[in-house]
Amino acid sequence: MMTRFRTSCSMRQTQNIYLIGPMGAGKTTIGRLLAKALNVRFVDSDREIEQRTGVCIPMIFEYEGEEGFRRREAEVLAELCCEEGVVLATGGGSILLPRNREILRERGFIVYLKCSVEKQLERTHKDSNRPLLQTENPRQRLQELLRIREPLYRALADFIVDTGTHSSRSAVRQILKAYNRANAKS
Ligand SMILES: Nc1ncnc2c1ncn2[C@@H]1O[C@H](COP(=O)(O)OP(=O)(O)OP(=O)(O)O)[C@@H](O)[C@H]1O
Ligand SMILES: O=C(O)C1=C[C@@H](O)[C@@H](O)[C@H](O)C1
Ligand SMILES: [Mg+2]
Repeated sequence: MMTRFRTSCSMRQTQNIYLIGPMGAGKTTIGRLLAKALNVRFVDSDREIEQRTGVCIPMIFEYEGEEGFRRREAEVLAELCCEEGVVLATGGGSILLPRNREILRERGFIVYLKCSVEKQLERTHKDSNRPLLQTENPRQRLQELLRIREPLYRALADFIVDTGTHSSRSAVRQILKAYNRANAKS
């Protein structure tokens, strides 16, 4: 059965959970656990883009630039947000385009997975699959990205969890509580 709750401007589906947040915050890791706990499908927009194109994200950045990647990301997000009853891990920069923010806001319960730059560095330094971090100073890059994106993540979020201070399992428990509270109010 579809569960909804009314907001000041529109009807929202709370069946979907959308995870937003920066690289290494744990969207993929926590998303998988959440989907398992809820017995629903888990989708990851980064993986979906890779499957559809048949190439990895760094290669898309190399051939089409960040602009090309954002275009693909917007297309995939629009499609994935038509699905009902999913946990979706979004890409770290997916909240940059106003249209993406609108779609996310309309169609799901949004959780911002927050994390310090130190933790992000710890969790991402061995992985070369994040093109924006292939720079001489990844710390500075992460700080710059967070400065621009943090207000967007916050403004969009129905719920915020710090994954630097909570284990992934504890984060899942908190998200489930908040999600159930939101659904109970509807
Ligand atoms: N409390 C925690 N919550 C989530 N992940 C954690 C936690 N502690 C350590 N990790 C580890 O941090 C990494 C998080 O990376 P993950 O790929 O899930 O992040 P992401 O938000 O999906 O990043 P990206 O935007 O680059 O896809 C994983 O290796 C995970 O095991
Ligand atoms: O923060 C970002 O802009 C990105 C995060 C990843 O999830 C990927 O979507 C890609 O590497 C870009
Ligand atoms: Mg991920």
